[in-house]
Amino acid sequence: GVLVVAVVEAALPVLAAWLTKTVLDALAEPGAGTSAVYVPAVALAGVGVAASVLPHVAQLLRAELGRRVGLLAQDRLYASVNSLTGLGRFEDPAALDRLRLAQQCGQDTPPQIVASVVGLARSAVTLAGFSVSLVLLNPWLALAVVISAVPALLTEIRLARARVGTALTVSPLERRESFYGFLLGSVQTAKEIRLFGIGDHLRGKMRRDRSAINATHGRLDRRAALAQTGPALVAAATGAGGLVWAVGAVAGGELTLGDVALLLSGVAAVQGGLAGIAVMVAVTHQHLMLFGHYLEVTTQPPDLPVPHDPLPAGPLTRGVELRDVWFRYSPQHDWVLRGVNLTIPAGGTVALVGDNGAGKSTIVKLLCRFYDPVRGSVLWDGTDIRALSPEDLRGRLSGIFQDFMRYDLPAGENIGLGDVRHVADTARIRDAAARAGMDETLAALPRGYDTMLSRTFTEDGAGDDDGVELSGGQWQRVGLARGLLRRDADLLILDEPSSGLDPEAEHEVHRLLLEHREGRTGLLVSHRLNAVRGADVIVVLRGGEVVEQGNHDELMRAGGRYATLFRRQAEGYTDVAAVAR
Ligand SMILES: Nc1ncnc2c1ncn2[C@@H]1O[C@H](COP(=O)(O)OP(=O)(O)OP(=O)(O)O)[C@@H](O)[C@H]1O
Repeated sequence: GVLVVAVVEAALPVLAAWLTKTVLDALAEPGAGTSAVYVPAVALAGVGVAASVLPHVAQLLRAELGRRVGLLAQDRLYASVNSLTGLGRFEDPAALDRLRLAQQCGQDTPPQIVASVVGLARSAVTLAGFSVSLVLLNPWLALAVVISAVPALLTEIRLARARVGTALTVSPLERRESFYGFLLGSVQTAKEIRLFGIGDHLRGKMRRDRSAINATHGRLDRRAALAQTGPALVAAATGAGGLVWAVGAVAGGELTLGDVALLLSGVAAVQGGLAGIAVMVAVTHQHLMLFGHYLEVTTQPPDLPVPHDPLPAGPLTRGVELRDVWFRYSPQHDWVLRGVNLTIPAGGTVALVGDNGAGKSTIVKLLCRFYDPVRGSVLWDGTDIRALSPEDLRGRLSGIFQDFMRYDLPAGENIGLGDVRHVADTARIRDAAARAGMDETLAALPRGYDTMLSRTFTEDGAGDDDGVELSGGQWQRVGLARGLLRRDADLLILDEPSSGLDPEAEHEVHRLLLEHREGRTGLLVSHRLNAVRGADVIVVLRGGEVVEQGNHDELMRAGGRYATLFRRQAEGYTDVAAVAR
């Protein structure tokens, strides 16, 4: 539809110019009858009506096309982002810049390419019509007009390349600028920004980035203005030459007045058409180059190798093992894990303890296969998890991460996301919430489990503003409930599940977790050694190496790192008790 309307629209000016010439020549012809004037004049009026209606139809169709293509492009882009198995690409600045460009291109580029192609078709039709008219009036003039447009075409193509270069240069700056925008405008950051008074500091950084972006665009605009002046002068000189010739030709009786009208509109239209084609070819070229980034993201190879025919991850019967695992986040980083060996036996509970930065959360990430070990392997019942389907593997895991998500969604959905098959199963969700000690609190919210856990969004823009913000510990319980929803998980991973809880709640949660863990396999990461003393095996990690493992009594008897840390924590409580006495 867009293309058909564009072609018809493009033919109208040619038709109008010929009809104008016919009317003018009929008026200048002494013996011409009234019908010779009125028929083309009425046709001309019809063309005028069509010319005033068609742009609106074209606009309507183009907008609809833009919306549909935008939706499709965005959907494909995020389907491709979701298909990434690991986390590596989300930590790679170049990949994030490419994603940002792809987001922009996915929205803007397809409609713009369609618009350019349609514009090219329109210009081609207009140009063909007027070129024929010019050739009939003066073939040399027609040739001169065409040749005079070549410099403009070449300039525009050169500028298109420069524009793509500029887009690539400013993209990282724009990404950082949006980050500052997020910092300055979000509730999560508002407290610190006000307490430390760093708003203006961040605003200054944002301003610096925007100024650098503006300067880059400004340089390109100046270069474009300079480069475009020469070709414009050549085109103007050619047009002026044509006009001088036409005036002489009328005086010499070679051309009629109608011919001159046709010639003037013809030269302007051919020059405008050729310049338009030059710009559109260049713009299309530019958008296609940028669209390359969109295609690069949507057709990117998997970030972690997945076999063509992955093995199914069966129920855990023997256990999970890390065998001589070496890992670093990139070749530029230090080793985070150095030859780690540890086993989580099926049905048992293993606790990971150790200093900050010892590598505990990294082990959790490797177990979920967010990264692959650089050396060694992670085995699920003896099978390397690289041979398993990642979705299958993750379907058998559940738990809570140290940096668990707080979704701006209703309470029920916040928990339901733990097992999206049961996202609407209220009874199941309430059961998980109860096990995390949160059912009563959530049920008592203004809309119960339908209450938005957000002061930033309302549910589907419904306009209600009774959303609530939970306390840190309450959020942690919601996260825990999410992890407990997947009842049939073979391995429950709890990375600092109780760090934000009050002592009583912590005790209660650990009791609940022990209950839930019965007969299940669990990995518990915690700095609270009192909370892990009941684990079957406690693994002490230091500097990426396992330095001790055994149960609480064994480790205390051994008098090593664990015993030292445990006594230090216990002393803290004993001193307080002594003071109280
Ligand atoms: N995404 C990452 N990219 C680069 N380095 C990372 C990344 N994540 C963690 N590290 C580094 O790996 C090391 C181990 O981090 P990890 O989060 O596994 O420690 P942890 O034992 O869980 O610490 P904590 O007790 O503080 O939670 C740290 O030195 C950290 O800086």
